Amino acid sequence: MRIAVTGTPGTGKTTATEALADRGVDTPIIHLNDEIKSHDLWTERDVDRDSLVTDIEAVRSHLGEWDGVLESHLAHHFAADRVVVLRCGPAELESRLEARGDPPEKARENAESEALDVVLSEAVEEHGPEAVYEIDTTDRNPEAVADDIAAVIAGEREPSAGEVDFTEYLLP
Ligand SMILES: Nc1ncnc2c1ncn2[C@@H]1O[C@H](COP(=O)(O)OP(=O)(O)OP(=O)(O)O)[C@@H](O)[C@H]1O
Repeated sequence: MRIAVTGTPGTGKTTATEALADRGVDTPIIHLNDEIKSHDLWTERDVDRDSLVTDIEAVRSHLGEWDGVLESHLAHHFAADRVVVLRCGPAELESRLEARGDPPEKARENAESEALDVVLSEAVEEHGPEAVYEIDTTDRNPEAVADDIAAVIAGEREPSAGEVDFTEYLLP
C-alpha cells in the first residue's frame, strides 16, 4: 500500500509522520526531501528561494516500486494508492513557518498557496478525488494528526477533498 503524505510546507508532514514512526508502526516511512538531498536527486539550486529544484524523473526511478508512506510537499506527484493532504489555516501556517525560522516572505507565499488550495488541487487532478484524504491540522496537535493518518493507512477513513476553505485569508 502506497500512502503519499503531502501538503504545503508547514502543514506538519514531517512532524506527524515522525509521531507515527515513534509509535513503532511497521509501515516504512520515506522522508523524500532527505532522499533528494542524500542522493542528489535535484537539477539546480534556486538561489532566490534558497531551495533545490527536484529532478522528478530521477526521484521516480530512485523510488522504484516503493511501499509505505512517502512524505514530502512533492509526494502527490508520484504514483500512490491514497494521498493524504495536510491542511493548515494560512495565518497559523505563516506563524508556524516564521517560528521555525523561514523568511517572512517565504512564509507568506506558502500561506497564500495554502489559501488557494494549490497542493489539494494538484493532488485531486493527479489522483482523482476518490484517492484524496484531506486532513485539517489547524489548532490540532501532531499526535491527533498522526491518528488521522493512521486511520487512512488502515482504511478506516473515507476519502474527502475540498471540504476545507481558507479563501477568506485572501480577502483584503
Ligand atoms: N500540529 C501542529 N501544530 C502546531 N505546530 C506544528 C504542528 N505540526 C508541525 N508544527 C510545527 O510547524 C513547523 C513545520 O512543521 P513540519 O516541518 O513538520 O512541516 P512540513 O509540512 O513537514 O514542512 P516542510 O514541507 O517544509 O518539510 C515546525 O516548526 C513544527 O514544529
